[in-house]
Amino acid sequence: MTGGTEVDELFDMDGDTLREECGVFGILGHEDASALAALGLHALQHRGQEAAGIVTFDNDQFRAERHLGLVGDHFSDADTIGRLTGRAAVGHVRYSTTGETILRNVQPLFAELDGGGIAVCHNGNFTNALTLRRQLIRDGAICQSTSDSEVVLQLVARSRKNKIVDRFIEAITQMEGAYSLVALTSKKLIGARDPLGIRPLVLGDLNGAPILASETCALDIIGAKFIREVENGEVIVCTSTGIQSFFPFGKQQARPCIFEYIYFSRPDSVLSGRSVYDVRREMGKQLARETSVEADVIVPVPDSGVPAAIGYSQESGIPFELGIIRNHYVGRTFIEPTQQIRALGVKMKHSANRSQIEGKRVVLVDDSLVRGTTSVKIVQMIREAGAKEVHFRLASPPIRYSDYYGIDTPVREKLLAAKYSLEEMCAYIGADSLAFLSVDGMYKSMGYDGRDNENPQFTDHGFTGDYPTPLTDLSEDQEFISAPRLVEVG
Ligand SMILES: O=P(O)(O)OC[C@H]1O[C@H](OP(=O)(O)OP(=O)(O)O)[C@H](O)[C@@H]1O
Ligand SMILES: NC(=O)CC[C@H](N)C(=O)O
Ligand SMILES: [Mg+2]
Repeated sequence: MTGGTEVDELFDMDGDTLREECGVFGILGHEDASALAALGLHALQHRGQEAAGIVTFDNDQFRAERHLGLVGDHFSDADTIGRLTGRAAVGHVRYSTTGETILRNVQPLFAELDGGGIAVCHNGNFTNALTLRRQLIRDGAICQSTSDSEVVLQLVARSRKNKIVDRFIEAITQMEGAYSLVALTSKKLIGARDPLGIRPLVLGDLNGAPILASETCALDIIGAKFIREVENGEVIVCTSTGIQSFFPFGKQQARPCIFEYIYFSRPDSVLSGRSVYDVRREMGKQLARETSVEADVIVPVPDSGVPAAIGYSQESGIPFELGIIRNHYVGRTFIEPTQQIRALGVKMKHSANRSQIEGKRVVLVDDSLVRGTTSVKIVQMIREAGAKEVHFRLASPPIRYSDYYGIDTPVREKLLAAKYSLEEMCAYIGADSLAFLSVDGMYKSMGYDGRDNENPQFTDHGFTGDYPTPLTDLSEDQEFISAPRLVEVG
């Protein structure tokens, strides 16, 4: 199933976008809860650069700080951390997939329920949120945000069940798509992963305090112990007396998102027992086996292309050199909200290291090619630095299909591989040759013989168009979401 412009835009209320993911973090029963949440979010910053927020509970009140911008800009000073009192905290770094980059969409989202408040953090994207939101609004719900994540809160609020966990479960069983959720009530820290486990979520422990986080790197930064992954379809409930698990969807085979390995997750994180770094390096080795070329130097496109370039160099025997220097004050460009900012970002981010390039046949290795913003600029830059030949190699297959699960890939026609053939793409980016890792090669790098087409081990919809959940909102008309909405101007 694929989406054209109109349906794609249903998920993209800002217009053009291709951004990343969000990061979630939660901790219960630690005196430094807010400081630890801030550190955890800092480690998860690569998953979302638009906004950050923390909500704590101090046995009396919930306390919230939510800001547009980076974690370091808003959660580094003792005053802020001091205001976020309490032994329980949840936090979020956002990269928007549904709903604009405005303060009222910044998470954790919060609702006052009859039994007390609940704060919710969401990584992923619901594929029926617009459909449900329309029904809710017609039933009288007053939505405070334009984010898909708010629908969960609205459904929890409407549930007639008595216990908060039952209300939460009733809410998520109505949702489709991808979600790793972390929620905080006055007594509980709740985590949930969608039935296929599309987005990651891990459980850790710091001196008896349970922690939920998107990636293991958020545990490492605070010296917490990794306990296990939250399973696909699992609802995990942490209280002061222990941890309980529920499987409201029954058990089924997981299909985590393969793009977490390729780009999203930090290389020092471990996902389903695999080091992200090792997988990326293996992908680079496999890429070298599949797409070898005579050259003098292998140059990575920093940051995410580095491990694959190391693998390519190790397998091909061609020396690895840092022929591109990365400016550390520019973040990830793929996840910036507009094309203009992305293009400027790429320009500011990378500079050619002429001494390693001049007169050489260069192989550039990057992890993925999406719109081509990075590759066009990099190829030109490497040529201007005097390269004799420029060969571009991608450690993942061509991305031909949009993502609706928390990676904000653009409408299909902005995906280079959706509109151009390999030769056309090569001409567009101005390289002497261009080649991608094969789909089976990607699975080989993960330790399989290839893709199991009957029962795919991962969701790889961006490469194959095989979407593992219903995409209900694609059948909605646009009238509803194009109705006038509040724009905050100050
Ligand atoms: O074809 P494009 O539209 O340019 O998108 C692909 C590029 O975007 C990502 O880099 P990004 O700068 O986001 O992050 P990184 O520093 O982790 O590589 C990715 O690693 C590619 O380099
Ligand atoms: N990237 C994400 O995981 C986004 C979470 C949520 N869909 C939002 O737009 O805020
Ligand atoms: Mg990159």
